[in-house]
Amino acid sequence: EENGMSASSSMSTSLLTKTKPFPIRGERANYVNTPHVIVMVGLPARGKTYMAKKLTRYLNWIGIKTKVFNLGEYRRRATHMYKNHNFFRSDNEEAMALRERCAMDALDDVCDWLDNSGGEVAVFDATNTTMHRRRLIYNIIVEKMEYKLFYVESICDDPSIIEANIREVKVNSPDYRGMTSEEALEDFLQRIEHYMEQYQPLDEALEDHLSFMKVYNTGQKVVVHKHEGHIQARIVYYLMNTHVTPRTIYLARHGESAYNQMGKIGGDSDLSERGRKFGNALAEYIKEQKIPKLRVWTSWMKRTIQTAEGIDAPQERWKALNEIDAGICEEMTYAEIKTKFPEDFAARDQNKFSYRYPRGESYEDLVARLEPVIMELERQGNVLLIAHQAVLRCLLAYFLDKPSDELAYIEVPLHNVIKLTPVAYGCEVEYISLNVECVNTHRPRPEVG
Ligand SMILES: O=c1[nH]cnc2c1c(-c1ccc(Cl)cc1)cn2-c1ccccc1
Ligand SMILES: O=P(O)(O)OC[C@H]1O[C@](O)(CO)[C@@H](O)[C@@H]1O
Repeated sequence: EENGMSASSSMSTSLLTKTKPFPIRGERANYVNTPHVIVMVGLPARGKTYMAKKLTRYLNWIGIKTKVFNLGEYRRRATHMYKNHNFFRSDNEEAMALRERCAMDALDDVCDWLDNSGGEVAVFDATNTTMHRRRLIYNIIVEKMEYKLFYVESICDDPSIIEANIREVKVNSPDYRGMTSEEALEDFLQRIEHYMEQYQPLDEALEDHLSFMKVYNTGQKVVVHKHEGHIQARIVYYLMNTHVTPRTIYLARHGESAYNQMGKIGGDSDLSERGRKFGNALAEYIKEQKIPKLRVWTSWMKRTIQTAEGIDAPQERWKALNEIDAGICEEMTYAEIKTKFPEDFAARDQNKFSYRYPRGESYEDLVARLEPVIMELERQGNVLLIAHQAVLRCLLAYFLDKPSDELAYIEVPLHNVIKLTPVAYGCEVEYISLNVECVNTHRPRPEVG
């Protein structure tokens, strides 16, 4: 989106004059996590925004406050002068100056967010395809601000993947309002040509001082250079496990259980008669869907295994998919908990995400327990996952990018199939009721007293 690097790098004043109050240069206070900046590199239509958004969704879900700064959005806010690809010619001096100012504004906002908004990881989503621009970023982010810097380059020369990307996420961009898809595709390919003239891929020899990873053709091959620390290692691992092959994820709770009917939480009870009926209806529904190479995952609890028994597909049991452990409140009704442990009952409603049952778990604990399940799901194809109310709330929060203060109240009704289809930068979601009677186990957020 830029390369607007004219000879005189006119840095915005706030960065030049910005002084760190303390600690003195060369030593960052080690009482807080050092902020990280992830900087994307790559020609247009190489999946940079896809990676930036998906990585940000994952890091926020595991509890690391992360935000994307997309340079295209800064440029669109700064000007409506975009008429066609000539805007991106490197000899278009007016446009180059504007693009450079946008890049400095974005980097200014990155530093402000990390220093003053509790941000932990910023993802700078732009082409950053020249060594000159990457050196400027290094001078600001590492030398001036003493943050950790990690470059992620996406390299892709498969024309079919490039065209799919443009058709899926570029032709409807605000830049192409009023153009047909074919005109937009043609213009975008010209735009890429202008970038190619200046493109300098990350170079292990000339940029040996940088930490970076190079991803080839949507992750077929990955080269990692000097990545350092825990966050960069998680990022490398996550991006190596993700793929763009189309597939469907089906989520469902177990059928209604005896304890559901009694209003009791936890335990390991059998399905009720209606719960068994749902299991049969689910087997029927899955058969009708004719899902290629389907795999079925359940927890270790009887009610999920019994729900899956009629489904003709390979099955895996995951202890990590067991329902939230209610500790001393296991096998009680909410009324009993309110009577016997009134302080705990009140405390839970104050902050349902972080509240941990005595000798039990919180939703925050559950997210940590479910991270390996998400990582394996990212590697898989078509999966039907049969689990529990709290567990599915956590998984849905990941796929639908829900914040932690909403997570513990997401509706996950019994006797429904939730169909997730990854598209472009997110997930389509469909709730399908199989029309089998059941109790409602959802306790809504209490009115603020
Ligand atoms: O490497 C690409 N080249 C062109 N396009 C791409 C990619 C990737 C991608 C890149 C790295 C990884 Cl680890 C996974 C996917 C995703 N996409 C994409 C395709 C369609 C729509 C939106 C994004
Ligand atoms: O967090 P909430 O709303 O209590 O829901 C989680 C509860 O839902 C159930 O799966 C069914 O009631 C319980 O086993 C579990 O404790």
